[in-house]
Parts: sequence; structure tokens; C-alpha cells
Amino acid sequence: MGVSGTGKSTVGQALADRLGRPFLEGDALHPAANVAKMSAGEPLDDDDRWPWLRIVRDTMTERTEAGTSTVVACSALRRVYRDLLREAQGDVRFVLLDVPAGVLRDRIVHRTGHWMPPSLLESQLATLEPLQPDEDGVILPVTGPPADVVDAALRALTPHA
Ligand SMILES: Nc1ncnc2c1ncn2[C@@H]1O[C@H](COP(=O)(O)OP(=O)(O)OP(=O)(O)O)[C@@H](O)[C@H]1O
Ligand SMILES: O=C(O)[C@H](O)[C@@H](O)[C@H](O)[C@H](O)CO
Repeated sequence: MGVSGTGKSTVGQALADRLGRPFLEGDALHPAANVAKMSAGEPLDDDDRWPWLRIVRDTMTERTEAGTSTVVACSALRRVYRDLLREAQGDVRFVLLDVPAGVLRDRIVHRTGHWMPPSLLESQLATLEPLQPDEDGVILPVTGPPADVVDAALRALTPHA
């Protein structure tokens, strides 16, 4: 989880590969109207996000029921959104990718082939509510390439392994 450009897709896929688990791209589950809105430079609001988050939650449940533990990329910016995702069957744990805003701006400006415009980063940052102490998850300061971030995520999620 995290704002646009933190590396959810890149790191999430790499983490899934390392764990030998499937990866679920939350962005691929957005209703078309949400993608159109973001592509037009308008941030989503709660009403836009609820139907999408329900789809993500229900897909997570389907995967759990099929016996498939899954790594999911989803912005999950607000606590209430995460509370909804936690309703999915199975243990839901969060990794917040924490990247300095300056690095994010640079990454997003240089990213190609993605419909999310750089102009939406500020609203993403304003909406983000970091993980709270009672939420099952970790806040991961992102340093180094994706493989290093995966190492750090695994260490943080299994501190005694
Ligand atoms: N650890 C990293 N170090 C350097 N660059 C990275 C790292 N992780 C991701 N990137 C690059 O940053 C850009 C954004 O990554 P990515 O698309 O995975 O982010 P995202 O959080 O999924 O974004 P969005 O929510 O907008 O889809 C990509 O160009 C990616 O290659
Ligand atoms: O909650 C949101 O506002 C959205 O999920 C965004 O975060 C985008 O899906 C993502 O960043 C695409 O790049």
C-alpha cells in the first residue's frame, strides 16, 4: 500500500515471486469510470473508491477460499479503506511503502505507459493516513532497488525468522 509511485506494483510483484505466491494488481480492478476520472486528472473520492475496494476485498476472499495466499497491490490510503480490506477472509497484513515525496515526484514524471498523471500525487499524499499502531502491518522506509525493498519487507514481516 501507499501513494502513487511508491512501487506497489514493482515491489508487490517481486515479493510475490520471492514467496512463490500469486500477485493481484489492485489497479486492474478499478471500475472504468475511476480510471477515466484519474486519467482526466481528477482525484478519486470516497464514493469512487468504495465499490473498487469491495471488489479488491472480495477477490482477496476468493483467493483465500481457493487456498491461495496472495500479495496485493492497493493504495489503501485511508484507515477506513484498510478496515474494509481487513474484512477479507484470511490474515490481512499491510506493508506501507514510505518514499520521500521528492523521490516520488521524480519517479512519476519519468514513468511512461501509465494513466495516472503526476498532478494527482499531491492529493494522494494529502489523503494518505499512515498505518496506525493497532493495524497489523509495517511501515517500510524504501531505500535501494526493488529487490532490497523485498528483503526489508520480508524481514519486517517475519522479525524472528
Ligand atoms: N525501489 C525502487 N527504486 C527505484 N525505482 C523504483 C522502485 N520501485 C519502483 N520504482 C519505479 O518507480 C515507478 C513507480 O513504480 P510502480 O508503478 O511500481 O508504483 P505504484 O505504487 O504501483 O504506482 P501506482 O499506484 O501509480 O500504480 C516505476 O517506474 C518503477 O520502475
Ligand atoms: O486510491 C486511489 O486514489 C487509487 O487507487 C490510486 O492510488 C491509483 O489507483 C494508483 O495510484 C494508480 O496509479
